[in-house]
Amino acid sequence: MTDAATSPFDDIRRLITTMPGPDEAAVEAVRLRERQLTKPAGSLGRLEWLVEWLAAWQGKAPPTVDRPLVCVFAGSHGVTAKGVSAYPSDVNRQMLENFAAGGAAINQICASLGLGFKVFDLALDMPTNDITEREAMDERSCVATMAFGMEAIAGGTDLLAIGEMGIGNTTVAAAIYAALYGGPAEHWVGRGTGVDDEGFRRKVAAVEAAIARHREHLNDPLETLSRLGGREVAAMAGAILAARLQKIPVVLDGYVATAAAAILHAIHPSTIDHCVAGHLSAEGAHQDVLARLGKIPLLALGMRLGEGSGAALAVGLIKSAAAIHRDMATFAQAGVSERLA
Ligand SMILES: Cc1cc2ncn([C@H]3O[C@H](COP(=O)(O)O)[C@@H](O)[C@H]3O)c2cc1C
Ligand SMILES: O=C(O)c1cccnc1
Repeated sequence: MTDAATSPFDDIRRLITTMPGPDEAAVEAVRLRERQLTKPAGSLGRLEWLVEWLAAWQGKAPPTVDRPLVCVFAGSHGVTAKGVSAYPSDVNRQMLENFAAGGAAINQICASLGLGFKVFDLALDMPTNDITEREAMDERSCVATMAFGMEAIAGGTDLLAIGEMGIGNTTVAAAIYAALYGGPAEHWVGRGTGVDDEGFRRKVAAVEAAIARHREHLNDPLETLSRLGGREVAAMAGAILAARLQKIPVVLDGYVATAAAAILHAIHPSTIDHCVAGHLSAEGAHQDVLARLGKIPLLALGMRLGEGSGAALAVGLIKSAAAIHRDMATFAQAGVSERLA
């Protein structure tokens, strides 16, 4: 047990109390311009809402998507010893090399949409402990990993997409959701990289064992994070918080990235108001999670890749929404007749 008065998580909790709210004046300025653009009012549907959201959290009008950045955090997981993935953990390191060589799906998405791309190795050669037996990491290393995630966006960006690489991490995400929301493990477990029925049963058993093992310590969301992991989830949570403080809106990727947001949401729902859900993962329980977070995904393409791929594709959409808003002509500029009444 950690003494609540001296918990390593205190700095994180303090930080959360200092987070800025939305910039209402920027939202008003966006609405004013929106009404003057050469299109029927409201005709761009959720794209119009997206521009308001960007302005609210960037604190400026018109908002920009000039330096979008995709950050992928990579971690390795002791729970893979329980046979929870269709692929070996070696894939983590190999995929980092593939990212560096430009051979992964996310490389091509970023190249085709003009997005910056950074990958962060979170001690890949040092897996977290098997969560069915021990805590994934201790609280100090959890906080240090969150701090690393905060630093990751120091280079600057105006729209951040977060994603991950970590064989076994759909099991970790399922365990986090089971801890936060309760209910049977089967509800939260999906096929991940494509496990067969036996693999699915091993995932369910691993989530059940992890919840049973840590049951006494799952009331506090940050303790849940350190108990269940993984490092990439902790780093993504840090990146989400740092983005808020630096007025950078965030696009969440799929089932695993959303677990980082769910931890923060459980501390206080407003913590993730600057985040949108990039897409709906094919991992079945993602829909339930997003509903609990009050997020409507921008895309639903049946994707279940990770690597920030769904978030990155959604950034393309948001980039278009910002360009439309900033660069369209007004009725007055184009000499187009306005609405009759
Ligand atoms: C080649 C390859 C590339 C990937 N890129 C992302 N993932 C995705 O799959 C993993 C999670 O699924 P599970 O829990 O079933 O292991 C994570 O690494 C995730 O990012 C990949 C997986 C593989 C095999
Ligand atoms: O939605 C995700 O994040 C996901 C799904 C399957 C495998 N890896 C990641």
